[in-house]
Amino acid sequence: MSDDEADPELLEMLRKSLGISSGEDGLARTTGVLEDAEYIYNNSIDVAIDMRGTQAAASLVHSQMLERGYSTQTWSEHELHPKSKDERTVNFIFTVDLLNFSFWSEISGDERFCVEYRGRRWTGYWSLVAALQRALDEDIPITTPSFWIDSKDLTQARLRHIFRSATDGQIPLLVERLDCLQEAGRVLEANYDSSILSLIESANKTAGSLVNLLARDFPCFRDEHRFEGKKVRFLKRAQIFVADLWAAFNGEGYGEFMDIHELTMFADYRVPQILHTLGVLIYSPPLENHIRALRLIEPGDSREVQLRGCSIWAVELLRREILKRCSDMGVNSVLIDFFLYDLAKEREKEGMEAVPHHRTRSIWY
Ligand SMILES: Nc1nc2c(c(CN[C@H]3C=C[C@H](O)[C@@H]3O)cn2[C@@H]2O[C@H](COP(=O)(O)O)[C@@H](O)[C@H]2O)c(=O)[nH]1
Repeated sequence: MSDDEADPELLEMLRKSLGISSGEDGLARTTGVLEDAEYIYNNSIDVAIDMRGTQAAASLVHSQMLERGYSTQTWSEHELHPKSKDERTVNFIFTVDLLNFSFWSEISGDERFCVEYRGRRWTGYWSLVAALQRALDEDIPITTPSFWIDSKDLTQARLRHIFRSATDGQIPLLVERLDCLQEAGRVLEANYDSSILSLIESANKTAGSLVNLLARDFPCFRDEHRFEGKKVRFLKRAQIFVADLWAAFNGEGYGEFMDIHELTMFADYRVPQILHTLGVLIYSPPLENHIRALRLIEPGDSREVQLRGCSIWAVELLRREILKRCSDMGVNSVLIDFFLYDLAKEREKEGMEAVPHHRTRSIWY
């Protein structure tokens, strides 16, 4: 038995002693992501957290979120996000977060991949949302799981059409995106009557259980890696799926989760960049030179794991600093993360990127 497969009885005893109860389906209610992030932070040499920078950033983030009235409502206020509080929005969010990865481009400027929709050109995450909305407008059922597994319907050529660019650029990892859709469609058909609602209902309104269930049943959500010989979990797209549901439904109906505070920051490539810009994250000189030279970092490289793990831990420290300033328990890592992503995009739009984001090509984020 490898060291990863601890004795189930020992695990259950540990869970009970730590107050981590499992659901009746044996699913733990906590994900272990935050603990893994702290472990990575305590063993990182290329990435560190500046405590003074974190305190200064906490003041800025807290005042800005208050000033903007940042809340779950903000999610639906984004022009391209769906507004209906029904199954269509659930299916839309699941499809987005199946494919919510790796939009960055080696091609800079106007020639990069972008989607033309509603008279505008959308890049990055918004290119994904725009492409899906455009497909639905064209009566392509791209958010319907049964459509994903019928190879006559969803071919590579059809998906390339759905993600057609207004430039010669192409969406990165198109084949991997098709694989994610087909795999998820098969798992949903086999275990959940092809229904994403059934998937959500089996987590009994527990965010931690839903994240664990996605990681257990869907390999393309299983964002787990090795660091210093230890398995570590980030589960970024599984977590942001639950977070997007919670925000889109304002914590009610399909978005009702009793433990949304269980979710951590979503370890992507945009939020680490703004955390560095705000003086929260510090990179070693070799790593900073590597990132500024726009050089690739391979998936699973220790520096990539440090960037992702330290970002999760940094947002946890930010959250604790903010709570010292206000007892408003409404401020959780999800809203702080969403705010940081939106702030990063504002800075990018204003041409104020102090440091590039790191460049790792993978399906995990
Ligand atoms: N940690 C975190 N990562 C996020 C988001 C979002 C969008 N969330 C929307 C929903 C609510 C918020 O208010 C946002 O409006 C995308 N990403 C990730 O960033 C990368 C895309 O970057 P770029 O190519 O520049 O668009 C890619 O890895 C993608 O997975 C977030 O919120 N948090």
